[in-house]
Amino acid sequence: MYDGDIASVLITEQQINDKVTELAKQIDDDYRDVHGDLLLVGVLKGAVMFMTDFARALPRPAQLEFMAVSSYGSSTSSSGVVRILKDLDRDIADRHVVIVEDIIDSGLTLSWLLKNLESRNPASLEVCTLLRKPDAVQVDVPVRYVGFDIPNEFVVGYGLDYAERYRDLPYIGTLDPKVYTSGI
Ligand SMILES: O=P(O)(O)OC[C@H]1O[C@H](OP(=O)(O)OP(=O)(O)O)[C@H](O)[C@@H]1O
Ligand code: HPA
Ligand SMILES: [Mg+2]
Repeated sequence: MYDGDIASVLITEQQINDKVTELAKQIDDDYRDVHGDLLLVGVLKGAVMFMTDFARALPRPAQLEFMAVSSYGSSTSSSGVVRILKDLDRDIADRHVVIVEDIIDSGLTLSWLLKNLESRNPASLEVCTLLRKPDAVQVDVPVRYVGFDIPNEFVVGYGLDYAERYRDLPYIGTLDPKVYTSGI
């Protein structure tokens, strides 16, 4: 699949599975005093694989909501402008909300999203991200749950795309630079 496009595998399918289970257990434990269903807000499209695996690994009931925002388009760097492509279908007031993200890179998407969701008055709001890059640590965004801190390289797979491709890979890898330069 995608012969020659992947330069290296950064995180294997097994490592992802183990981390998803670990994060789900940790969140289940941290929310033990919270009654009622958690509300997971997945950020489309990148978080879709993580969201569905995470929800199934979570030993307690959770409801799934999705938001679509985009700041990258077909580029490997953030435009800095976050657009809502699809908003939540429901009110999140008084709900215990966990934002489920695939990656925090510049942190721009998340810092915008946190402000946006906080203004809707949830009972609590936390972030669970599978991946985090070094730049994100500079931005003042409180992220309670992080799967992997990764180097500052553009990664694809397990939901993450380059120009809408590679989301369907079961692992996370880096792209061969020829992919950026040759065009698709
Ligand atoms: O921390 P940041 O620099 O803001 O980057 C992180 C965001 O960028 C990606 O989304 P993208 O805009 O590519 O949309 P997609 O999920 O549909 O691919 C990714 O899925 C995160 O949501
Ligand atoms: O490294 C990345 N890969 C794919 N999408 C992304 N969005 C922000 N950073 C990345
Ligand atoms: Mg993308």
